Amino acid sequence: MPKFSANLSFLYQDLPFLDRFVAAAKDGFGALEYLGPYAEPKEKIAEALTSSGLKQALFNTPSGDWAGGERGIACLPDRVEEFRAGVAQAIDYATALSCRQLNVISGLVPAGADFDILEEVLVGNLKYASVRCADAGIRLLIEPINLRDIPGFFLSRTDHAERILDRVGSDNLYIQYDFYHMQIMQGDLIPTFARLKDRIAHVQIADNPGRNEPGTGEINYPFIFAELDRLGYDGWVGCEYKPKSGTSEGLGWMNPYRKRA
Ligand SMILES: O=C(O)[C@@H](O)C(=O)CO
Ligand SMILES: [Mg+2]
Repeated sequence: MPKFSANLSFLYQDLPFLDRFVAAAKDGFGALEYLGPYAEPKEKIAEALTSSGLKQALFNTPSGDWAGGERGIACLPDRVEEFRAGVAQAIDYATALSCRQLNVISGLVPAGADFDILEEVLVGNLKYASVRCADAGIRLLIEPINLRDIPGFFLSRTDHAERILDRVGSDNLYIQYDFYHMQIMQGDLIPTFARLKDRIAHVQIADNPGRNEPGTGEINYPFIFAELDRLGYDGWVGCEYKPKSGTSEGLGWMNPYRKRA
């Protein structure tokens, strides 16, 4: 049976951030995730997490000026120091929240930049971060993201993610496989997942088009959930979608997967 994690950067947007924790627990999620916890002190987040009774599945390492349009800094040559300081901050938060996974957002390709140099920087940063995370008992992940939603994003395909993993050469670096992004970029969702399953530590879901709830578009999620079970995936399934009309109201798709008392 799939285990669902509520992505609080997408769900429960009508509630203040810390109130989303208990709302997710009431709706039957087992864990939560979000882009980053850094706007709040870690003690406050830990308290909200404890009150909710949920697990902290994952969050991203600091990803630059998100509101200003940045989408990660890990491939940017002039941001290496900032990236590495961010890894320390992320590990500090993750330790306080008993969170065992951190995701790295690669960044946008700056105009005129040399792609090989950016890849070199990303590989160096991931070598550094995967060791720091391993020391703290945390898995490090990278996520390919579709180029329609984020034009110019550095990492958009699984073959590129595989090459990065190979080049980093760490047994503590994994792929975050977001079915929505991969439907847009590649299709062939389950064969690709099956081939890469030992390198995938976290999956995320949303339907396409629209990035709304499962069942609102072209992706056959009942089939995908059955395949995740059949293939022995036992990680969290991150619900990273834009609810069409209210988070709780739109959770009907989850009913077949709720544990029966
Ligand atoms: O898919 C996404 O958008 C996220 O998983 C993320 O963390 C960065 O955009
Ligand atoms: Mg995602």
